[in-house]
Amino acid sequence: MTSRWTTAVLDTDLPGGWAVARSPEGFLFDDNGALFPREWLKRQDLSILAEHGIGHLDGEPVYLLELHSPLDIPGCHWKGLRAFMLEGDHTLYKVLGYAAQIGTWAREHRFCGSCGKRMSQIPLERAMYCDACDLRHYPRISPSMIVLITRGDEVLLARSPRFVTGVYSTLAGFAEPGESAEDCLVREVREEVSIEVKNIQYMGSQCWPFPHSMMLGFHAEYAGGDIVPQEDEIEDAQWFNVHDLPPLPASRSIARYLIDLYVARRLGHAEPVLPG
Ligand SMILES: NC(=O)c1ccc[n+]([C@@H]2O[C@H](COP(=O)([O-])OP(=O)(O)OC[C@H]3O[C@@H](n4cnc5c(N)ncnc54)[C@H](O)[C@@H]3O)[C@@H](O)[C@H]2O)c1
Ligand SMILES: [Mg+2]
Ligand SMILES: [Zn+2]
Repeated sequence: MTSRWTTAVLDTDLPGGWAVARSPEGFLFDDNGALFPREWLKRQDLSILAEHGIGHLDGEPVYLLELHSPLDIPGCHWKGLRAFMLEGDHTLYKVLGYAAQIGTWAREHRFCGSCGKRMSQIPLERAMYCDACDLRHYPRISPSMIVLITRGDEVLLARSPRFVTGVYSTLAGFAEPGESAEDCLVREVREEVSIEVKNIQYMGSQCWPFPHSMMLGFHAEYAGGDIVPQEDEIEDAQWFNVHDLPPLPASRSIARYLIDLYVARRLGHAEPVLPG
């Protein structure tokens, strides 16, 4: 199966194509979705911070207009990426997720982190360049591990104070310098619930553009210790029986996939597909 969406670095001097507009309030959309004819969109009175050619959707070029601020356009509204993830068409979410990461990177890499001078984008490469330092700055990706810990028919789920009321999820955390994904997993599990794990198994990965995580998904078995939730980070953590689960995270998250997969295997049901 060929993908409808492929990323590319396109020349912004060429006319035509589709465009998405992103401001601190999210993406612009109307009844037809979030893709607008680019020439029409550029004729609106937008405060454009930067323009990027980001790829092809069904063979048509797609551009991102990264804006300083949102603008009122009749019939149009602004909506955050998370809402597109929860409700929208999956391909559109992939386009917007990529656009969001490119927009964030471009916004946060206008000046060199080493000497402070203004940088310029390298033509046809996704990199900002500092002439004075001869330094290239590429889009930032933050590796994060996520793990479902199990003990027979039980799964360990926790909730952070940031979660929607009632929802429990798998444990997750950002990798630190010097760590392998497995080191990170063991440290995060110790920090967040104070238990030990064994038989760590890699299950798959997912881009999580909030704002730039690369989720590395694992399954691990309980090896010892009693749950002690980390103060401030973990509001509650419990063992839940696969027959009696609490409200779970969104179905497009790898957290949900890891839980659904284990439950499906345990109960002999059809296995879910890893969401992209
Ligand atoms: N897709 C999914 O299913 C899913 C599920 C759970 C978490 N996540 C994502 O995983 C990531 C990590 O989870 P977490 O929030 O529990 O992390 P965490 O347990 O490491 O704790 C978050 C803390 O890490 C620090 N931090 C923030 N950004 C960082 C970075 N880039 N590198 C290192 N440290 C950083 C901050 O102090 C922040 O408060 C987040 O982006 C979260 O949204 C995704
Ligand atoms: Mg965490
Ligand atoms: Zn520099």
